[in-house]
Formats: sequence, C-alpha cells, structure tokens
Amino acid sequence: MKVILAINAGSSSVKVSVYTSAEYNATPKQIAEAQVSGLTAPPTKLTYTRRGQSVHKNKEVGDGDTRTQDGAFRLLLETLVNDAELTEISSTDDIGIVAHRIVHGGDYDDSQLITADTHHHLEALSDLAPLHNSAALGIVDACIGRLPRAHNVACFDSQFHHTIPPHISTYPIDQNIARSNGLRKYGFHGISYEFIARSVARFLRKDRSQLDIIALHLGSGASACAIRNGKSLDTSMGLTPLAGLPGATRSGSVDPSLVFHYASDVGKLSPASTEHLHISKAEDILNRQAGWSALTGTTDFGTISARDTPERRLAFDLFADRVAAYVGSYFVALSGRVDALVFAGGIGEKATALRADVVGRLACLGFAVDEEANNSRMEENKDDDVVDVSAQSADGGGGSDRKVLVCRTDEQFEMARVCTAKQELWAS
Ligand SMILES: Nc1ncnc2c1ncn2[C@@H]1O[C@H](COP(=O)(O)OP(=O)(O)O)[C@@H](O)[C@H]1O
Ligand SMILES: CC(=O)OP(=O)(O)O
Ligand SMILES: [Mg+2]
Repeated sequence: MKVILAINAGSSSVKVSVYTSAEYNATPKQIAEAQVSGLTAPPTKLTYTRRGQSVHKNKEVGDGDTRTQDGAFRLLLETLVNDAELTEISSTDDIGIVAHRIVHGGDYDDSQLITADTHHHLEALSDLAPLHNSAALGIVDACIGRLPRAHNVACFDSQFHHTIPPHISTYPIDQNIARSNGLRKYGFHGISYEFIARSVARFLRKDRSQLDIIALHLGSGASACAIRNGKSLDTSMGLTPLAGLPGATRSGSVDPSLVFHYASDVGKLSPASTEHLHISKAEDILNRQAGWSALTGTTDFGTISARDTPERRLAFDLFADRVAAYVGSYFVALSGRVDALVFAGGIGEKATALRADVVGRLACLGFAVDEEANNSRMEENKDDDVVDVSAQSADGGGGSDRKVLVCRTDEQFEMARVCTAKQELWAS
C-alpha cells in the first residue's frame, strides 16, 4: 500500500489530498483532504477533512506565512503528519509518491518523474506562468527536502491541450521568433479538463473518443475549452494563463496596446520579481492588479454574485458576457455538435446565478437550465461527480436536448490517478 499526496497549488489556494493505492492501476482511495484558501484575500483559512469527517472548516490561520503557497503547504503537511488519527501518515517517511500540479509544462506531453533535469526545464518556464510555476516549484523543493523517500511527479495543466491544431495554437507573428522563443498557445486547466472529459463521458454513457463538449473551468483563473472526440480542440488561455477570460486578479484578454497607455515604464522589472521569477510591471498590472479585485475590491465571486452594488453588477455582467461569447465561438468550432455545456471550478460549481445568466444568453443555441435543478441539485447530490441541471432534466425529455451539466472537478484525484498508472512507480 502506498500513500500518495496530490498537491494543487492554485493562484488563490493550495489544496492537498491524500490517497492510498494498493497497486499499479488501482483506483486511488481518498483518505483525507486539506486546503488553505484565501491567499489573494486574507485572512487565509484552513479546511481539513479526514475520512469524510470535518476536522477544521474555514479556520482562520492568519495572514503571515500562510499567505504564500509555500507557507500554506508547510501548514498542510504539519496538519497531516500531526493528526494521530490519520494512521497512514505517522511520519513524513510514510509518503511514497507526491503528485504536483505544474501549470506550465512547455512542450512536455506527459507527466514526468521530477529529476534534476526536469526541475531545470521547469524553472526555465516559471516566467510563463507567473502566478503559479515558481510557487509550485517551491513546494517541489520543500518535498525534496522534507520527504526524501518520496517520488515526485509533475502533472501538467498544459498537457491536455497538445492536440490543439497549429492553425489554432499559432500566433500570427514572425514564425522564426515564435519557434525559437516557444511563443504559441499552450492552454491550462488541463488536469481539470481531463477529469471532466472522463466523468462526463461516463455520465452520458458515451465512448470518450465520441465526446463533444464545451467545458468551462471557472475558478480564480477561468478558462473555456472546446473538446472534440474527447480531445482539446481549442481553449481560451494562451502562452500564459493570462489570456481569455478575466479572473480574480487577472484581466483576461485585453487590447495588447492597453498596458502601454496604463502606466509608463511597464517594460521595467516589477518589484514583485524575485530571484527565480522575472515579472515586468506590465505583467504585474495584468496578472495581479486587475480582474474582480480591481473592479470590485473583492476576489470572492460569491460576494460579486449578489450584484448589490453597481461595481459588482458590472463585474458579474462582464464575466457572463465573456463566458457566453466563448461558448458561442466554440459552438461554431464544434459545428454545433455539442453533447453538453459543462460548468466546473469554484465559481462554475457554486455560482448558480452565473450559470443561469450565462445559459440565458445561450438560449438561441438551444441551451436552458431548470431553475430548481440549477439552484439545488448540486448541493443535494454529494455522491456523483456530474449533475444535470438542464431544463430537459426536469420536463422528462421535452424541449431542447442540449444538456447543461455541472461537474465537481477534482484535479487532485486526477493527479493521483496519473500516478497509479505510472508503472515505474509500482515496480517494487
Ligand atoms: N458560493 C460561491 N459562489 C460563487 N463563487 C464562489 C463561491 N464559493 C467560492 N467561489 C469562488 O470560487 C473561487 C475559487 O475557485 P477554485 O477553483 O477553488 O480556485 P483556485 O483553484 O484557482 O484557487 C473563489 O475565488 C470564489 O470566487
Ligand atoms: C491555470 C490557472 O489559472 O489556475 P488557477 O485557476 O488554479 O489559478
Ligand atoms: Mg484551480
């Protein structure tokens, strides 16, 4: 029996799930999950659940060390090791495999056992995912130092999008420079899209290779993905996770000239840069000083969803407009063959008002939600990964046959699954 730790360092949270797995290719069994959230909106909060039992729920853990991904991870590791009732981890030596979510994987098209060589490659990519990669690598380093017996595996958010064809992934710029600097669309949230594609195919009883869906991962960072024949055809993020939809502190796509009119010296190094992360003022403005936080003063989309001030109303409408626009464009890219529109991520799973508003804008394409199902079915059903909230789910098949689904995506489970399928980790 091996203990697998799956670590998801997002821009606003660090989530760690603990699994056991008996053998190669066995389904990982979750025994605990813990997260520190609110990194972009302190005080940070700790939630810890062991064997389905809540130990801490949104316990305030201050705004000092735990505000960084690395500090948050150290607290999570202590929480797991010090819990006497989590008998599978009595010391750090009990952890056999650690799966790390690395947002930018460059040209890697498969998960990698982290060696000095892969580490070096990933360091070079840090500047292309400024809110994510160097923080995740900091956690990798902490694991190499504190868990010397564990194998570290890098799972990439970009991997799922390797199937995007060149006419979609290419930017119309000098192709010699594009090739030598690796300037193309990579796309992210792929660990989540992989989980979504498998879960939705199972839910619809379709072969994965026949699955055509539009999936929306809406969290602190938000993206859309057109999935054709079970594979990524297009996605809204690009060279970096800044492109496409706006997010908690990100602008999403804007006119690229905007930043030169926003402030002077935007090409200079931002004070937010570190030894390992070089970030220009322009990148800092668009990645950290924009999005919901700039429009409304909060990064919590639950608060924005109340639409009780003009600023919150504007942010909500702006997001719904951009999300619907991507769905419209991907509907065309999929030639109208769309089995389902799927909402996922913190906002996608919880913001019922946003789902209703976005789907309302898509009525002309035949999508509709059932109000009651949309408001309550997700909360009522804690067991299934996927729930149907479309109008047809209530009227017994009448009306439109386009499904609107909500998927409780689980990036940590997906990473643990990748590890159980890696033969070299199970040889002894
Ligand atoms: N009840 C809610 N209604 C709407 N949005 C919510 C709710 N609860 C959480 N959220 C949103 O979900 C976001 C977190 O999503 P998540 O996918 O966990 O983000 P990340 O992985 O990037 O940290 C929060 O920033 C918040 O805006
Ligand atoms: C890629 C990305 O933006 O991830 P997250 O939403 O977890 O910050
Ligand atoms: Mg996330």
